[in-house]
Amino acid sequence: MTVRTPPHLGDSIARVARGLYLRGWMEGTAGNISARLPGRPGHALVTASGLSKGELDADSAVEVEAGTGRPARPGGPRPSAETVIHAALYDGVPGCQAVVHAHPPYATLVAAQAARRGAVSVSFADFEIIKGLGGRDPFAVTVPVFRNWADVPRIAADITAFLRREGDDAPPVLLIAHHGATAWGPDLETARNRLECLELLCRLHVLDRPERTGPLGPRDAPDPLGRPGLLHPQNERS
Ligand SMILES: CSCCC(=O)C(=O)COP(=O)(O)O
Ligand SMILES: [Zn+2]
Repeated sequence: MTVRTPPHLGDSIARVARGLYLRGWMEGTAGNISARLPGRPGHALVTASGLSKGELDADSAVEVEAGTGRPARPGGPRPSAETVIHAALYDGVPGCQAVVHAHPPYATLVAAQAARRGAVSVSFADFEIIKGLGGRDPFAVTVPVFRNWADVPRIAADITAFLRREGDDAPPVLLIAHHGATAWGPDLETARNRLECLELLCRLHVLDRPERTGPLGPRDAPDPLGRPGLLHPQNERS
């Protein structure tokens, strides 16, 4: 029996991928997107591996078991090499319906810098865009940074352990050092928006850096009256 997947879901995935590709966040086949299949409990569509994410169409996604990432049917295109990360999120986050992974430049840079410092998370505070992540605290968020193991299932295992530890406190976004960022949510658009919010946060974080820690520039000079800075102390830790 031939099982037809709803064409609109493949279209939606292709549309979101094209938008992120055009922003330069899915260069050279980078990135992958998945969403649970309506009417097929426990199953999801995920982008096929190795394709240019700017040129996907409705048939460029592969049906997999959401909780394991195993292809639903033998043969056909290979699902994303990072499907197991999507599976960790479907399995570990109640209500997760869609996952978007890309290589946005600022998020990738901030994750790399954190890893070089030996940090396992980056904290952001005060920026209005934090509200866009939909987390518990609208003014502060700590985003985990995972090691970019060559063995992708090892990244997924680290994410699973983190989700078990943090439970409802886990934010709906994560960073992978020297690699990129992943966001998830109750639908594809929300996951995409959260990724955009994370990339803006990381961009602001990088732009803000000279004021926080750099040795150069007049704004780094101590206030002659000894007044404390305006920035949230959490920013100083990341
Ligand atoms: C050139 S990108 C390397 C693989 C990667 O990180 C990625 O996001 C895309 O992998 P996929 O198998 O989903 O095409
Ligand atoms: Zn990737």
